[in-house]
Amino acid sequence: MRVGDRADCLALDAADELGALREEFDLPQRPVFLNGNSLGPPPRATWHRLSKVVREQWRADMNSAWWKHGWLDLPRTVGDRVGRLVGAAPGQTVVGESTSVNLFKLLCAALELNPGRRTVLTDAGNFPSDLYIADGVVRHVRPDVRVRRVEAHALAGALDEDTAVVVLSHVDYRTGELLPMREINRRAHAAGSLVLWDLAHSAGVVPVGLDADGTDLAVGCGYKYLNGGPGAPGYLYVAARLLPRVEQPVTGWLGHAEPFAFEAGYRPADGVGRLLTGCPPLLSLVALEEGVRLAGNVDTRLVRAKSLALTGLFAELAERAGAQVVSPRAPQRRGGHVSVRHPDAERIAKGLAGEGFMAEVRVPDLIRVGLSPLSVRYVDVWDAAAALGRVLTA
Ligand SMILES: Cc1ncc(COP(=O)(O)O)c(C=O)c1O
Ligand SMILES: Nc1c(O)cccc1C(=O)C[C@H](N)C(=O)O
Repeated sequence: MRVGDRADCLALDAADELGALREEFDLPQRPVFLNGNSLGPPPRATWHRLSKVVREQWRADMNSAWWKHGWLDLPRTVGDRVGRLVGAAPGQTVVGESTSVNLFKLLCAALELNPGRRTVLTDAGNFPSDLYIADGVVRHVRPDVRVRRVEAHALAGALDEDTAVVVLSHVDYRTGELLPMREINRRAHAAGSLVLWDLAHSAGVVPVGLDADGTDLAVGCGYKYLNGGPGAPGYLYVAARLLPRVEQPVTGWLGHAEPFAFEAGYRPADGVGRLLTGCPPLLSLVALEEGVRLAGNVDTRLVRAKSLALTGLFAELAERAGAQVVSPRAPQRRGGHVSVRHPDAERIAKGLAGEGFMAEVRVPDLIRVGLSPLSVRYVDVWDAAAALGRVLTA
């Protein structure tokens, strides 16, 4: 449907098969939050679940709640729930640390899985924490290894016989560009390299098929499109074919084969549990389970279709309003957010906030607009683009 006016957006909202999901979130009428790709909104179920866990489990059973209420299993059971969202069969995904720490673990693991190769290849424009983690692994763990940062378009040509692992974000945190996972996996494997994906901006909004695409390793955030709440633990994925050989450097007791045997020596747990370390942030893990439960109840094809409709509409309306859209217009190359470039991005974002639309600035000159399909309406997009037009001409 071509959108000609605000009434058309209201009609799209009225016909939106996902429209009712907005009520699953505790959202204010204003401001409209267009930064769900930093922190997703709170599902109403989360408050009730947390209240129940605190009162009926923690207060009632204290430490025995780890066993009595299955807390010890949650890193794996919530991991498998996340796995269903990213095309991972059970037993390959666990939840536990931040994305950055999970990236550290899996990058060290990847280097050990691909011995004799000494290069970590990554996008120079990758999320900075991913670049810092890679540099930290070299500086503190593997001084024999080097990190090679290349521009995204030069990555394929940079693959060589010394590439141990390629580290990439599936969706670019600045532009929203979506990379072809299956093709990149294929090319890297042909060169003898592993690939470690960062799904922070794709899981929950873009179709992800880790098993089907032949993915080796992946990490991702729980607090963006999975709506796990601030500080929600991240998740990591290790392909089943790699699990028997995978080892990670943060060998804590909950990754031990028998954590409560309190043995003097470490013995890794069988399977993906060996990627765990210590006690998970239990209350955040419970909150994440509610966010992932909600996301798991929605047809991912409908989520992707609405996401493309919202981002495509905003890009079109923003351009009509005179903005320079930097995100890919081709649907197959676009994730869940749209960025516009402006030399005075801070002023523009402040102006939008003053009109009740919370976007984000990513230096030096991007205003980033995250359009979460479960909570953002078409009319919000129309109103946000209209506000952008007013701010641009103010
Ligand atoms: C692409 C990407 N990777 C990693 C991170 C860092 O995640 P965490 O703060 O959980 O380490 C973020 C956002 O915070 C991100 O956008
Ligand atoms: N994790 C964040 C936080 O704790 C505070 C502010 C922003 C964030 C983010 O997630 C930033 C986000 N990863 C980005 O793509 O810029």
